[in-house]
Amino acid sequence: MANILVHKSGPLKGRVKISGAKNAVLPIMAATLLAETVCVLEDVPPLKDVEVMSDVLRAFGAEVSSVQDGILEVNTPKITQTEAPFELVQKMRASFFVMGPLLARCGVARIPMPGGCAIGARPVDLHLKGFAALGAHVEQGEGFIEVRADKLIGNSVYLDFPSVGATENIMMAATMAEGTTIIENAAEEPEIIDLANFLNKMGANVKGAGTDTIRIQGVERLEGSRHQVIPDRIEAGTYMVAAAITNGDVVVENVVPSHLKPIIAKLKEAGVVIEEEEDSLRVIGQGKINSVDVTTLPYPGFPTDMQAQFMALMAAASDTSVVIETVFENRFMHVAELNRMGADIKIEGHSAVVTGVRSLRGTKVMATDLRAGAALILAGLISEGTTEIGNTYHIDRGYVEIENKLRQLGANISRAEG
Ligand SMILES: CC(=O)N[C@H]1[C@@H](OP(=O)(O)OP(=O)(O)OC[C@H]2O[C@@H](n3ccc(=O)[nH]c3=O)[C@H](O)[C@@H]2O)O[C@H](CO)[C@@H](O)[C@@H]1O
Ligand SMILES: C=C(OP(=O)(O)O)C(=O)O
Repeated sequence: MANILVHKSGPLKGRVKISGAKNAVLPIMAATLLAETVCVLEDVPPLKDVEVMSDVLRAFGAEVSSVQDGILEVNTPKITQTEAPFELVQKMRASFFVMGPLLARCGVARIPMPGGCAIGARPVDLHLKGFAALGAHVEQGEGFIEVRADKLIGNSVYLDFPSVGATENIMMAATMAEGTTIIENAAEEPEIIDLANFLNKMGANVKGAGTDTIRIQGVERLEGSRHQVIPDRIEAGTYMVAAAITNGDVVVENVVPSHLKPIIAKLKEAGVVIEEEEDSLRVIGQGKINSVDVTTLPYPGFPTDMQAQFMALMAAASDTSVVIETVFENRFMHVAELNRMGADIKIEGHSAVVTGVRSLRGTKVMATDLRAGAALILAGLISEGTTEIGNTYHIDRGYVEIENKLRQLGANISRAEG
């Protein structure tokens, strides 16, 4: 497995183009199973997770192209089986998104229990609560979950927590249910709106996505459709922090600035200058980073998927800040690695107290999850010497050509066999 080597780099400068959003394309790919005709997706990021989801869809009988120039085609005239292979589900939790579409189209789905991961246990009880409310019989066996229904009937579903995945899965299941489904305390993330837009183009009737109440009026059938995936707000935020932490001047292109409000707000509080254009952001470091507290929350709060990267920034800030993680119970695995690089971070329950240090030093570290890996790259950009990051497959799940994009901005980064 090739490790990523990051050497201390000067201020990053130039322009970087953001790819389509991983967290939008994965549920949208699952949703293609709802139609018997061809779906064409544009701006699909050529990521490992997209490859895995393509294999998952193929396992059910879909013909899936490879991603070329951002285009991915999926055609599923017939679902040939309704049981997901364990090897694939084990690789990627988002495979669980196929449960809603399979239930809607075939009335049955059997998926191996998606495991937890480094950031938390990540149960799926809310997804199942939604399927049950629509009339599905849910059986949890040893290591698998099976849902079955002769007919799905619209109902009200209140989510105890605005889970992104549960909102998406229930929304997809409800598209062809009889009558109206109302999801209350729904997640409001931009990726939910993107999925709803895609479903509506397929002929669904979904209203209210982006608010806490989503109404889905069931329809007879859905057709294949064409859709352009939204830009990845987390990839964008990561490059914004790269500009800020190196005291650089970077234009981050292909973004929806309104999706980045909490990230823009926190970076501005940290003293970074940000100039907003319609679909780009210029991020200009000011030499000093102010310490600012941050609490992760469901959208429109500060995204948990940016917590590790923001913590890397705070590790080099002027004073002390508190980073509170409220979405996942165990998303501080990067703290130990950042501390190995000379950071001063103490964990107290769900909070991390980050005291900025004058300098960090490169050493061997491990990416424990996708965003932890990104945080280590960011820290590596300002660390003395070389930072060697292992377990880089986590990073490749969610960042398109991260070394190339950073190198084009002037970063000194490469891959080497570890
Ligand atoms: C592929 C994808 O889109 N992944 C994103 C999605 O993950 P994902 O959809 O898994 O995240 P959720 O919003 O569902 O999870 C948030 C919290 O709810 C809990 N929970 C969730 C479902 C459930 O049935 N029961 C339950 O207790 C989880 O354990 C977690 O503590 O949203 C997260 C929160 O913004 C992001 O970090 C992930 O990058
Ligand atoms: C946690 C993440 O993704 P996933 O839900 O796919 O694990 C992420 O994108 O940071």
